[in-house]
Amino acid sequence: MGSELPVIDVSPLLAGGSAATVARQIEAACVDSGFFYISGHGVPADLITRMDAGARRFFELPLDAKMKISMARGGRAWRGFFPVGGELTSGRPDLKEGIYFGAEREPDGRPLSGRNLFPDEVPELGASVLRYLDVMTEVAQAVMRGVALSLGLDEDYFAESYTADPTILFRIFHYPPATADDGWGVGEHTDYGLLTLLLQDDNAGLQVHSARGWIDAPPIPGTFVCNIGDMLDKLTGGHYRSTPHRVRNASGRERLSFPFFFDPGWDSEVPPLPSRPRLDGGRARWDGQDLRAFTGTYGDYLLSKVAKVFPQLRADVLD
Ligand SMILES: O=C(O)CCC(=O)C(=O)O
Ligand SMILES: [Fe+2]
Repeated sequence: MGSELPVIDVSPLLAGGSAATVARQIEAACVDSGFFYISGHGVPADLITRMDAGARRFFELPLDAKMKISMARGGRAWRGFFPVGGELTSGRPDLKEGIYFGAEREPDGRPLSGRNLFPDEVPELGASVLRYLDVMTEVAQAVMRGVALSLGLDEDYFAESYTADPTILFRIFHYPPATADDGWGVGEHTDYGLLTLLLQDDNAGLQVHSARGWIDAPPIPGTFVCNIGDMLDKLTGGHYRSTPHRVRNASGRERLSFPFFFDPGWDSEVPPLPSRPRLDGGRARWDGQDLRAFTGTYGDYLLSKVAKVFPQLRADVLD
């Protein structure tokens, strides 16, 4: 299966080469659908293989073993395992199970900060996830340099502001095989922050609501799917799109995906860029929300979303 979405070689952004062409490609993709693939990212294939194998071992464990690291134990740090049906998207339970991770640090009192929960039964998973977080943070900073250049900003614009102390979330999802009658693996939604870098195994399932209708974003070996989130849409006054997407695993096999979210610092406010007029003419979003009307910090925005996807965690996280 092919994809209509472009593949952009981001190696010049990592190697310090001339990035003018990459920046132009990023702008075109972000104006069009907000989705593209990246190649030339330098993430070691053996790291991905190790993490994928560890994740598969984990999901094969009996439910009671997986529940030993359940999200209830993660509390305010918003970490750990949730079983199939445990997460809601747009108010409906998703057909997936998964583990939530984030940057590994001592709790600092703010919601979502803290240490990860790793399964004792699969000791190698923790090491590969922590390594992956470090490597992907570098890749995300590099792609954000390209995004900055694509907007006519200094290449370090984001690194010196919003992503000097980024909010980093990482998830590993396991989608059982599903039919159209079963509902969605992940319901239609947009991502919340700046950038999502998605690793998929070799099973298709991701669909993107482009201007031309719903299109598939099947896995392409050696690439990540990159999409922009609500905060880049908001920053650019709608010039760049945070585009709705959803998942149905119709492959007949187990599907694993690994979304890495690279978002503004918890306390960052995200007003429109001064150079950007509001371009969307007040266009209504898929969910009726007006992003531009939101004021407050990224942390406030994220918490309002957490309360919707994990209502039972609301009290833990918001108290
Ligand atoms: O699993 C996927 O392919 C996409 C997941 C996703 O959209 C998300 O976690 O925000
Ligand atoms: Fe998403």
